Amino acid sequence: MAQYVGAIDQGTTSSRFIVFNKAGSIVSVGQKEHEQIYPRPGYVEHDALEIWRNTQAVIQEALAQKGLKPQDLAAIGITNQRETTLIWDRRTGKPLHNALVWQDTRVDPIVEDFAKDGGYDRLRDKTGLPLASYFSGLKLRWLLDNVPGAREKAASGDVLFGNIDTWLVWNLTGGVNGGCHITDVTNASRTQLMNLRTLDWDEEILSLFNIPRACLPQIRSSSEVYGEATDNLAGVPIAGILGDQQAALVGQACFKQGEAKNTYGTGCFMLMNTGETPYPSKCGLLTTVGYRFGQGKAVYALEGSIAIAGALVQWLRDNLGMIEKSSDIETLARSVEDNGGVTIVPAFSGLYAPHWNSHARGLIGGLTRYATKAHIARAALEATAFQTREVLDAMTKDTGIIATELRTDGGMVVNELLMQFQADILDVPVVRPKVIETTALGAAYAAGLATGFWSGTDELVQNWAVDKRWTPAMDASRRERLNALWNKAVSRSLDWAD
Ligand SMILES: Nc1ncnc2c1ncn2[C@@H]1O[C@H](COP(=O)(O)OP(=O)(O)O)[C@@H](O)[C@H]1O
Ligand SMILES: O=P(O)(O)OC[C@H](O)CO
Repeated sequence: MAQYVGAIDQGTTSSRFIVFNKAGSIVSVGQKEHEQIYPRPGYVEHDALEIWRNTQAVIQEALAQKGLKPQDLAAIGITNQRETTLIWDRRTGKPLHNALVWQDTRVDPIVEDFAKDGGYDRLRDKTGLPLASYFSGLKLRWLLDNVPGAREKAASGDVLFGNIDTWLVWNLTGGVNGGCHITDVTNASRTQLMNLRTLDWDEEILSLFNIPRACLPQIRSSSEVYGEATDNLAGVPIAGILGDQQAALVGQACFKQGEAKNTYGTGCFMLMNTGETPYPSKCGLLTTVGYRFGQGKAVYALEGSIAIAGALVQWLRDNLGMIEKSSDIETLARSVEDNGGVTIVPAFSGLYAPHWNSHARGLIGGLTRYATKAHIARAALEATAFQTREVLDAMTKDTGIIATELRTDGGMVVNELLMQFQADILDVPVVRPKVIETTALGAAYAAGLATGFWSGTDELVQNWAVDKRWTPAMDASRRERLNALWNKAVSRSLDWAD
């Protein structure tokens, strides 16, 4: 009998394939970064064919590491950067344009146009989302309007739309030879085209945005057997799909109402399980689908999305050449006692939750002749912690639930300076689990639940274990002083661009 479950984790910066055992521990990992393409200010693109090639390569790498064969895998799950938007030709399998990455702001003018009639929240009740360049619907409209011939072919079903999950499943299940054109409810809930209550594409929104239904994938649950993989996973059931932030919610075993996690990757995303009805936000959070297992009811979540977290560390590395590797930031930041008065607001794609200000732009404030690159490194890490505090404050206001601890995961949580500062600035303990690859784990759980590899969520809760806990150690007056400075810097960054 197969002893493992595999998960493809296709993130903003890299693709991974991780093999897990029944205890939810990692058996082997393949990982490969892909190119970030920035053709103009505000534009962020990925080459979807490179992503597919990397996905095949990392599957091979992880299997080879332990001499595994496809038959050793009971199922595979897929989790992905959400919202990133792609169209391709059903007959050739070729993308018609680079994928528009979730951070891409080129549709801002279209957002403004739609907001003129009814405001930014006109689709909130149906979709849980404000009008913003972040989501897929208007990105898809841009592609259909700007790629010659795309709209006509989309209307006849010859051009297909997908987020990265859909693209990977289509390729994995045969591509031009009859690949499945599907997505799951969590990814669909990020398009701004799905109605949160019917869990189907919303005809009114499709007609408002002028999107032909024929190019959209079928919406399925997050945990069921969708088909069998071909290629280097031939015969393995594909049985789980979750957007990466929802996958982390599942990987952190947040199955009870009120349980929450915060994932620190390229961006930073806090999700709280809010149960079986959509929970509206008055404080700038998103209402989204958390997961839906098989024919069970959908479970919803409140989400605080932060566009730039680890991406700021990458920017210091790649654009300023301040560090060689992302992990060097901790040593540099630790070489000084504090931020030396420097504050960074990384509003590179505007500011998401709770501000939703697309005209905000990044700034570095508080500079004096005293400031060094070490102070900037420290301020860069602190920016993630301050943004998380804004989101947690919004969660508390919206739900009345006061957090007793924050479960963390993602690539940045190896940074212990950040973890301590996070606990200090929240005045809430921060907990890191043994497995921080919770995104991949969540997708593996979804696939393993569908195929009976795991018996149910109780078994998954048993798998969760603490690695380390940080308790708040900052005095209240210092915390409030630092927060006031952060709020001042944010107010200066808002409405910067025309
Ligand atoms: N030691 C570190 N300290 C701070 N940030 C880090 C560290 N190691 C990695 N990162 C950041 O974490 C991010 C990668 O995390 P990951 O969860 O793999 O992201 P994603 O899924 O968005 O591709 C990168 O933006 C990188 O700069
Ligand atoms: O790939 P990540 O981890 O940066 O996550 C991206 C999010 O899904 C965007 O909504």
